[in-house]
Amino acid sequence: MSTEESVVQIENVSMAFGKQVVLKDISLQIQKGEIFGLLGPSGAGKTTLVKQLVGLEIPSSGEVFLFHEKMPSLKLMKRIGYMAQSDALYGELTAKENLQFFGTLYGLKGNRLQHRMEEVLKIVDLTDHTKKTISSFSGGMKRRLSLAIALLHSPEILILDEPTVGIDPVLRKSIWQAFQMLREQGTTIIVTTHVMDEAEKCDRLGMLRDGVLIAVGTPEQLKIQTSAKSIEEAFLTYGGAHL
Ligand SMILES: Nc1ncnc2c1ncn2[C@@H]1O[C@H](COP(=O)(O)OP(=O)(O)OP(=O)(O)O)[C@@H](O)[C@H]1O
Repeated sequence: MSTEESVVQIENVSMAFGKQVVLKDISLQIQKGEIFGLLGPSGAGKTTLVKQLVGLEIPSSGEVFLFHEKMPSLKLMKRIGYMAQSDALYGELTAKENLQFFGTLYGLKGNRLQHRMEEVLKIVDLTDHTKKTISSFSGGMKRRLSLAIALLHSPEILILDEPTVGIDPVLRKSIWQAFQMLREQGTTIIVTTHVMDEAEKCDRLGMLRDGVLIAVGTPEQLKIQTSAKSIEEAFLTYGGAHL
């Protein structure tokens, strides 16, 4: 694969918390406009890896580059949309006020902010709930609003840590359709997941187990290489634990 189109480069990244090594010598390139899934059981290191992509954690060794710039880089923040595993929303504000607040942080204002708010609310199906305070939202609604905030400033790279946890299958399907549409527009999407049907929808997958990247490829390649019928079976064949 050409490195010209590569927008994420992870080079020999290792990470330890005290004596616990949670990422072991990970190297990976992610191309512009692909949906890249990070798949692995709980504790495999997915969140730690995506936090390094955003610049929230710094590797113990190795380097991470986004758009060929070493992370962490404040100036890249406007080009990145990040949705953390736990929602970072203001509970006493309404959904609309949360969007306005985060939109302003990203430099959006006036008609552009209004237009983007309407677009992202439609994607996550929250248009009718903008006046409610977050403290009255369900877990799934909070996830959806967090996703809307990550999308608000039309970032070139979207980094999503388990974006569809707590979201029902119908809405999950429509959110994945939105991801496909964004990808067609050139957005690169990196998503962590445990969900098999989501893994199948990714252009490529990286399988993580105990901090080791045990396999990388398209869902089809990973299944063919292991003669597996499913991604889960392929994961087990590569030496993964149960997802
Ligand atoms: N700040 C931290 N301090 C100490 N240990 C940490 C810290 N963050 C993560 N870990 C440890 O690193 C390991 C990997 O955690 P991580 O959250 O990256 O896994 P994950 O694959 O995202 O899991 P899950 O799917 O449950 O979110 C775990 O053993 C976790 O306890």
